[in-house]
Amino acid sequence: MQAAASPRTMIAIENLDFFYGQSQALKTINLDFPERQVTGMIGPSGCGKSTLLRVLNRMYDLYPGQRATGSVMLDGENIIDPSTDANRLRSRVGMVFQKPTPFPMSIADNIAFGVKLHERLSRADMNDRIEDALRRVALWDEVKDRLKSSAVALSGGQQQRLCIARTIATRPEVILLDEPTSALDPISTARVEELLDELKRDFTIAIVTHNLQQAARCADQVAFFFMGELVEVGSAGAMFTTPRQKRTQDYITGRFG
Ligand SMILES: Nc1ncnc2c1ncn2[C@@H]1O[C@H](COP(=O)(O)OP(=O)(O)OP(=O)(O)O)[C@@H](O)[C@H]1O
Repeated sequence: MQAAASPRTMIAIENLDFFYGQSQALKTINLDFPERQVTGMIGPSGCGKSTLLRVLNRMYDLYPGQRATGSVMLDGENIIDPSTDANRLRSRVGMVFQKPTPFPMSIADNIAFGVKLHERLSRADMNDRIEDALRRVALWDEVKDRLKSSAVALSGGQQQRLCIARTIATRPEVILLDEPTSALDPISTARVEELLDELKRDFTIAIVTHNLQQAARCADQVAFFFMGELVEVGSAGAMFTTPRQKRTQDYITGRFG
């Protein structure tokens, strides 16, 4: 029997440093994100997890004084190089935030909004795109009769699934999720976790979570950060049973964090 081929690297980070003004938040990070796998990023508060997500879609660009050095290669292009078009990058690397943030508009328009920024679709094609995105997050049956109603009237869990639908509707290659279930109840959390399993068939996923069980359940590989450094990266199974570093062991056994 042949061994399964290892997945292609979707994003390769090499020697990444990140600064907020004079303060260094990420130190010499080297990390690969395998294509169509879930990478879980864990570590105590302030260790740089969200900062790394903000590098991956160059969101820091919008804030003066914040800068990244090193390389973050996506399909042969260094995305932190100023010559890389940030708008195009953000259509390839979508982001879902901790708090559900639907736009104050209808459910359908929440999805159409981002699509219109990048593509011109006929009305029929746009309707298909909206339906497809809502089906993929298992929200279609719940909202199909009220697509023109305000998205802010949805429950928190539904809002977060809508935000994921909004992100996938623009057909990115990578989806970044920053603690996407921390504001959700256990049932909504379970639905989002199931969804990640579906979505990784088509997308490369990076998720920041404080919930170690969630990382163990959802992630293929887990990266442990501490004080701006990547301490250890490995398969979820190995990381939670046989961590190589003492700091990882201390963190996952609850000795700090
Ligand atoms: N806008 C900012 N200006 C200055 N320093 C910042 C800014 N945002 C974050 N930092 C600092 O960068 C470091 C990393 O923060 P970051 O938010 O990436 O950590 P985190 O691991 O995501 O934390 P948490 O789990 O609490 O969300 C921290 O020391 C933080 O204080």
